[in-house]
Amino acid sequence: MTVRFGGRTVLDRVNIAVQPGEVVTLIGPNGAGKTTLVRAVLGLTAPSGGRVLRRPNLRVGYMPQRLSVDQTLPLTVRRFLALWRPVTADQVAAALEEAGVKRLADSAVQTISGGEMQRVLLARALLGEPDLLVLDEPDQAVDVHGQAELFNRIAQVRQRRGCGVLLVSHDLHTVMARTDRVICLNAHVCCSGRPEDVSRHPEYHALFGGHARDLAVYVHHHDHAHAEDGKVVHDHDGDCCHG
Ligand SMILES: Nc1ncnc2c1ncn2[C@@H]1O[C@H](COP(=O)(O)OP(=O)(O)OP(=O)(O)O)[C@@H](O)[C@H]1O
Repeated sequence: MTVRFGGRTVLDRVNIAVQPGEVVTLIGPNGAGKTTLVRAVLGLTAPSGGRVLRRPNLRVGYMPQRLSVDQTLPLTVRRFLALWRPVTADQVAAALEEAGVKRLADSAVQTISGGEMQRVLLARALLGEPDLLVLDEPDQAVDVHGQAELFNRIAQVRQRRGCGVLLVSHDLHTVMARTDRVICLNAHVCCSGRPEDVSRHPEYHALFGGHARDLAVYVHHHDHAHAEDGKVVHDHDGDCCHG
């Protein structure tokens, strides 16, 4: 799939797949096209070239980076979760329990923390009984302990439901530990593979700075670079990382 905005190629012939029961994580620097790819998977952005193939009747649960809530509306978490689809009290309770925040059911959404809101948004995604769970930076508002807990939850959800999980993350350490497959995006797929196949590489460190420390990356020879407009330039002989 290719996505262009104006004359600029933001995604360049990206080809990825997520299988049932598989956790796939997209990593890449700011502006690499991660959210654009997620939006295309969700059907919110139309590809300029190529297409997104979904299994017939695929149910997709989406947990956005954030969701703004009217601060003036008195709204409990329980009522918030019933805004999008008809749900029973038991379904809401079960989804909150699965997301690890059952205790928040009667809290006002305006008063819960950013990390707690992420969990509520996870519960919201689970209420749709997803075959594919798409999580855009689920660890964004969460501290280190919370991140580990959140990724445990995601692993449990995957195991219990057998759904595929596609997530965007900047937390490379957690990603490497909790993901079946990592896809490193920089307009094109420049890195992909199982985390355990990954070994250290300077190009990877250059891409992610200090965060890449202690991460393993394997290397292939990369025959192109990218111009400002995202176009591939074929005279580059630098290495690229696959992981
Ligand atoms: N609707 C749009 N119109 C024009 N340009 C866009 C649009 N959406 C995204 N872009 C541009 O496409 C590029 C990729 O954006 P995207 O949000 O997909 O990156 P990202 O990898 O998710 O970044 P981040 O890590 O900062 O969230 C950016 O340069 C962005 O400005």
